[in-house]
Amino acid sequence: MTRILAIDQGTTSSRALLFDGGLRPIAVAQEEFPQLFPHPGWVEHDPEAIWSTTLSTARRALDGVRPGDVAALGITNQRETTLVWDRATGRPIHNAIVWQDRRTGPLCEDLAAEGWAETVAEATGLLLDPYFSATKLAWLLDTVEGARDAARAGRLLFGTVDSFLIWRLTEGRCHLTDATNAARTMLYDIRRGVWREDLCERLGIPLAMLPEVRDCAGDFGVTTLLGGTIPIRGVAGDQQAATIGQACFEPGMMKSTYGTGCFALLNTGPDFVRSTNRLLTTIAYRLDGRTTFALEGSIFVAGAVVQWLRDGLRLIDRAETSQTLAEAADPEQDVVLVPAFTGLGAPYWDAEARGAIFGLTRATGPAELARAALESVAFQTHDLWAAMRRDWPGAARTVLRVDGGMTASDWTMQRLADLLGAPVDRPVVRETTALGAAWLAGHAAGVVPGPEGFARDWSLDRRFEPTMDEAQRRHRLALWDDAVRRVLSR
Ligand SMILES: Nc1ncnc2c1ncn2[C@@H]1O[C@H](COP(=O)(O)OP(=O)(O)O)[C@@H](O)[C@H]1O
Ligand SMILES: O=P(O)(O)OC[C@H](O)CO
Repeated sequence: MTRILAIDQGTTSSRALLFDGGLRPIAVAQEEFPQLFPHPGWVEHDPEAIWSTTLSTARRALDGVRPGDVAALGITNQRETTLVWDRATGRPIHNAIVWQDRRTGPLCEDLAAEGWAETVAEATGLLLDPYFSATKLAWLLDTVEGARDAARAGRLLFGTVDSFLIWRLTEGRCHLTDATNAARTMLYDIRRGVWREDLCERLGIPLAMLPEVRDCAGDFGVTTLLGGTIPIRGVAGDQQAATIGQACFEPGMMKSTYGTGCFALLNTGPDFVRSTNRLLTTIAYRLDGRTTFALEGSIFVAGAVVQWLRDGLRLIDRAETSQTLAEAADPEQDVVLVPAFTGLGAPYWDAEARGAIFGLTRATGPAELARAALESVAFQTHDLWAAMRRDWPGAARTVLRVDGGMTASDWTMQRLADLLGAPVDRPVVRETTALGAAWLAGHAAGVVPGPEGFARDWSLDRRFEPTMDEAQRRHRLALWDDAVRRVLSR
């Protein structure tokens, strides 16, 4: 009986899913772990919490399974989050600095003033921003006592979460990462497939502390910590794994994942497309040495706006209720909410923007606020979609595939199709992140169909067709554009 284990180490929880040979999920375990906020704008994780929740969820998902049945393990992970550990002891020198952490803003400004933005964009496809690992790693080396010297002496190793987990799972035998995670460090030349020496030199990062970069499906060592000997055969950052899990293997295919935030990736095939609309260029996946690129747009607040309705405003007691309220909203009221709680992501990248609600009248109530909250997610996706179409004509024929917790809301998915003026497809298996990691591992182990077969097996739960008339669509998009213009800080 073939089984494939997927570890999905996310920002707020670690999950493990066991799949059968037909890539159907058969067991799942999940554990949350603490978010640490030592200063405003700083976000850290305890590496031991990342490790212990990963190990215990993996063991729980494997409960009752003979280790010999597990053909392969795939790892997918929160991206950019940065760890440095001691090569000899495996002990991290500091908490992990999480992707959301903004502490290296000043260093990014210095780099911009020195003219590095063009090199960063051209080589790494990214924007010069604290989001990515490079400046977080430099901060650790600058701040932790003795770290620079220890790094120079070859005693410290850097890794994103995948790399750290591989090191721990293989008990210090493998210091590896995959091309998609490397692509998020801001140190990796995504076209040439090499670490960028000039950026490392500027930031004082010894090349020897960086992991070796492999294809997403390949040999990442073996672990004996899960009850038997299990080969690690697949690795990808979580948004890239979702792109794979959605079988977006053809240029022009696009997926959008709606969790706390939202991340949209558009497959651009072998083309490195340089965005003129502040989207990121990244590696979608690298298989058999061939790189497939993507354009990526990130929205910071998607499902989080529903959490805010529930925990902040206490308008609802469960996320599901947001839809019931939205359906009851007065269609005559043009209430628009811009959820710029922590600034706005792509394509605006305005860290100083803050949220606002427009169009309130005496008649506005919880229903109109709930509708505005859900609709804000659709409006933001429209902005990413429009930017992608401007950047790359191949996006014109795209049908959007969606996944993540918020896609349970039919109302939101319908509004999304309406505002895009294009169909939105929701798959049967919505655990696409873990599915992508499982497919990569199974592919390397030769126990699952190749990309074409896997794409054929992808099955639709529901297609949302646009039904809003064009005048209404234009009216609503104009309201949103006006609202965004009014919250931007510059
Ligand atoms: N029925 C629903 N309607 C609207 N939002 C929902 C619904 N169910 C879940 N959500 C939102 O989806 C998010 C959880 O999705 P998930 O994919 O588990 O996210 P993450 O991996 O970021 O924790 C939460 O922010 C929640 O508010
Ligand atoms: O862990 P998630 O699902 O919040 O995803 C985080 C992203 O990978 C950050 O870039």
